[in-house]
Amino acid sequence: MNDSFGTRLRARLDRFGPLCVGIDPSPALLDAWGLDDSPAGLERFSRTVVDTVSDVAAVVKPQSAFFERWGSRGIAVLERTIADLREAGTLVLLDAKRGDIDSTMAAYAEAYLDRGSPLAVDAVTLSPYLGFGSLVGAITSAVANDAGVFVLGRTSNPEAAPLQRLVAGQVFAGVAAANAGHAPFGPVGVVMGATLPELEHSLDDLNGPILAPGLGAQGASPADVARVFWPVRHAVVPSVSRAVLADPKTLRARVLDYRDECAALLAPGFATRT
Ligand SMILES: O=C(O)c1cc(=O)[nH]c(=O)n1[C@@H]1O[C@H](COP(=O)(O)O)[C@@H](O)[C@H]1O
Repeated sequence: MNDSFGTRLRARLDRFGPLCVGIDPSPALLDAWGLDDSPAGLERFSRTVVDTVSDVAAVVKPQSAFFERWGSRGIAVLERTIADLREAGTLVLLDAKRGDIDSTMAAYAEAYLDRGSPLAVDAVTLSPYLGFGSLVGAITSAVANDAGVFVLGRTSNPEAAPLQRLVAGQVFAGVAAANAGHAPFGPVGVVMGATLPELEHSLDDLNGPILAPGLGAQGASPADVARVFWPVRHAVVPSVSRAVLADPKTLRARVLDYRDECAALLAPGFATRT
């Protein structure tokens, strides 16, 4: 039997420290790297990130939108990027934020979670705004494929607060129920912005990982994450994209700096390595 997503994630966090690095090949970053805004530029960018960070980051998170911009040629680059990441042995979390009615969700689950799919990843981000129940089939599929999902809880963008405050409690209750009985983590994580000023809900019973994007470019620091997520620090995975991706020459050093700072604050037992 294969290890569950939760077991693999725990092992990567314990070995490499708590950090997720995004692959966000935006037009601005391609330009900053001196690359064309083209599928070839995307590929060069993505391959450089894979080669530079796979052996130091617990999780790598390609942002699907930047590949989708290029239609089938961009998706082909995403496929190869996922294959490269898997070959390098890192955990791949695809940021696609999918959510739909049950029959359509089944197709998304097949695309991203079914082991045989060309876009199969270790985990994918999902949106709960068609109801937590609409995600149940995808969660079942994740478990069957030893994969995971991360459901949006309270995202990092300030304009999300009025809407998400109304439903976040339902999302956390659904996630906790789906994760009950699993160890060390269940298959369902939540996304909580690193920029949040405070945790408005207790996440003590979640039994799942917490992805916290928003370090750097969106204004959050590792110290902010430690302060806000202190009660669940063992489960939090801060995520950073632009702040480390700004320059390929400093990419690895910036990842190591963020990783070691997050580890020192959130997982003091972690021995930093280079
Ligand atoms: O699901 C995500 O990863 C996500 C959730 C969230 O609440 N906020 C957020 O910024 N993200 C993603 O995380 C990345 C953040 O990028 P930086 O702001 O450059 O670090 C982008 O790819 C966002 O789409």
